[in-house]
Amino acid sequence: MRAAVVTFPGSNCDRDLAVAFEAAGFEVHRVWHKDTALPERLDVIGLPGGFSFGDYLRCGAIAANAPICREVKAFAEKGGHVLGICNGFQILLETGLLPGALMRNASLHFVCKPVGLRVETADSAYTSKYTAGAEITIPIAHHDGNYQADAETLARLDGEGQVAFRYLDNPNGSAADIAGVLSPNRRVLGMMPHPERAVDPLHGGTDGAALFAGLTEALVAA
Ligand SMILES: NC(=O)CC[C@H](N)C(=O)O
Repeated sequence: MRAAVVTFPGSNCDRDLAVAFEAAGFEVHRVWHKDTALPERLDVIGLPGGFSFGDYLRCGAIAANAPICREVKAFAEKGGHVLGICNGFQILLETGLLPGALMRNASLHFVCKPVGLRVETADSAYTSKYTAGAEITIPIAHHDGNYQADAETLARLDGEGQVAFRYLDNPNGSAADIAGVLSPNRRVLGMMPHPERAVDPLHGGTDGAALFAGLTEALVAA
């Protein structure tokens, strides 16, 4: 299994994401934002958390226009798996691969703490090792995690089972408590919480490990 992890200027979770992929059995290839080609035969691309380009303009807006993102978009449009975490989720929204926007937290404060999530669907490579309805704890760390979309989009996400995770106790004002969303083909996942920060007992919790394990299992079976 081959994973790429993209680094932008200001990424700070790229190594953590690479370590989580490796722990789940992936061979990880690090990719720089200026690269114009992806490694061959990739199974998944990870867009990590952080503060790409200092969060200028809007979080993720400059990164989404980096040369490598043309390739990430093409990979996703051909049916590839792409996982965007926190700033990576913000970048996915800015590329248009996922719908909606992430606005400033309702509190206007940076929020950094473990939060409770409900797994809303087990129907994706990322969530297949969880049971729908399971409650898990994963850390968040962001100032722009307030997910918003128009009513029609929210109804569609709900109706199509594209909401992957919901907050149990909404920390940022997100519409419908949404913490993570899937693309229509269920292969692109964007989420604000950081599963890569919950894969080792030393992290204080391991509830994120099943996400990476599920992905490995699904990709091996594919
Ligand atoms: N941890 C992160 O990826 C932070 C995301 C983003 N820059 C924010 O603060 O909202």
